[in-house]
Amino acid sequence: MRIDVVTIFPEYLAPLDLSLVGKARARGQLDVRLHELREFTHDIHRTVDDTPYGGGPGMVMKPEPWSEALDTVVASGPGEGAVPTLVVPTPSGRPFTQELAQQLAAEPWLAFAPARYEGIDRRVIEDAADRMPVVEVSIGDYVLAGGEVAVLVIVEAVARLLPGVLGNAESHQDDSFAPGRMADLLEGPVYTKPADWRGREVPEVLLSGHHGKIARWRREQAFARTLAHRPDLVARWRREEMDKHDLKA
Ligand SMILES: NC(=S)c1ccno1
Repeated sequence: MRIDVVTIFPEYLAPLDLSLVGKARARGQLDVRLHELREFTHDIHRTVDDTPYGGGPGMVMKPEPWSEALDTVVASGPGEGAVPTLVVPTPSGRPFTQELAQQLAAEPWLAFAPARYEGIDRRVIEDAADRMPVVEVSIGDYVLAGGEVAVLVIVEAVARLLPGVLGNAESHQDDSFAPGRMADLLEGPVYTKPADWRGREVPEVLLSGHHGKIARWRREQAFARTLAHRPDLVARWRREEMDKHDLKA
């Protein structure tokens, strides 16, 4: 997978050199390219923002530098009409979920447009959507100073799903929200040695070696945790089960 990020703060993306993503880059599984937005300005002050039409607080990111930057990204691609999926982190985007992470992990090329200030001139997104898929994504119902942190979150969540990035021992199949048997379930508690720590013992079933009982215990724990922390997911699952069996509420 190739990942391009256009940003006024490339240093914010330094963590992409570390840990799981850093190792994937070193192994050639990820090709991450950063582009400094100010390189696409042409005034002495390297201006990337201006006051909003219609008034209001803050500044809006100008369309020209963004369009030049995105044009450069696309032009540097493999050609033959290949374009990236443009991911725009924004509080007004669709929720970023494990399912969306799986969808993005299936793409060969992602480009990220993290905004600063009050956001990017809307025409940049509209112009991009004429040439490539655009996904506006929110990592949560809160506002950050800029989208770079969201890029780190999304890239890590996507990168760990790429084949070969996680070792077998770190399989993502039992992650919270992972498609299949963990869909809509939160992960339950985990334990490691010592079996007795500060008088707190590991649940006996985990020491039993009985895989069937262990799997059932883990699902019960996941369900209990989901019920406690995300009753909305349990309600959705119940509705889907009832619809499946055409049961009336
Ligand atoms: N919640 C998200 S994705 C965001 C981006 C910028 N500020 O908040």
